[in-house]
Amino acid sequence: MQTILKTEHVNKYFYEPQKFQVLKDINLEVRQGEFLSLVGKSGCGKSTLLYVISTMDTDYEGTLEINGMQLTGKTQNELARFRNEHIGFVFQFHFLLPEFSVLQNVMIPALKLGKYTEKEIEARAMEKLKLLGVEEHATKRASKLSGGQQQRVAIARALINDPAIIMGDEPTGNLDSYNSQVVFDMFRQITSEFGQTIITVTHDEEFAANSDRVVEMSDGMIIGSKANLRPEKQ
Ligand SMILES: Nc1ncnc2c1ncn2[C@@H]1O[C@H](COP(=O)(O)OP(=O)(O)OP(=O)(O)O)[C@@H](O)[C@H]1O
Repeated sequence: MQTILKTEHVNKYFYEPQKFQVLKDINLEVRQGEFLSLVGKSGCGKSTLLYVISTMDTDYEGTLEINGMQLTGKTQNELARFRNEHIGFVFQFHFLLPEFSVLQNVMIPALKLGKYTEKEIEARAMEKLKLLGVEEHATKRASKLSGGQQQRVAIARALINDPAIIMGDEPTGNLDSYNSQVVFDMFRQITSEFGQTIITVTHDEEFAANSDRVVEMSDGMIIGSKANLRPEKQ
């Protein structure tokens, strides 16, 4: 499988309250279709790394390449457009706009992209909601849904532009075990069936143990990378 994301010698510093190095020589290579969990003790730098590789944080040394495109040094506008098209985000809290309908929430990243007509976007959004099993709630206000349903809507939104990579920051952190399993199963399907890549920061040990690869961080460094054995598909 081809490399979808690569960092070389990424270092990052924070300067408040005093200077310290939060990322230390991060060399990470992720293959297309991989389901990767980023783990490590609280404060070791996982979220900071996720923000760098998602292009949201540009204040680092070293290089970042996604989908063959060198992203270090691009302007904020170029990066915002790149992100919207190539990366989907799922956070611990769904960040849906509560007063907007479920359908509108899912449509937003595609409306911003400006690649499809509104009718096409609506059809795509309904397709994603169906995939997540929440299409019957399409016209409801997002705030009317349960936490688990809202997280599924957030995943539908992350998928709307068919991004190459879905990045998650504790996507099951706020969910019960049933809904965590739903999110996990969806990520598994996204990687196995659609060949998209998942990179997610997680404290959920079961979630990590069932993903394809666990990358462990400690004190700003990658200290381990372990492939999880999975039975071959029948
Ligand atoms: N904006 C900031 N300025 C200064 N220090 C920061 C900033 N953001 C994070 N830190 C510090 O950087 C370190 C790494 O934080 P980060 O959030 O990346 O860790 P993490 O591994 O994701 O932790 P958690 O699992 O608790 O989310 C921590 O010591 C944190 O306090």
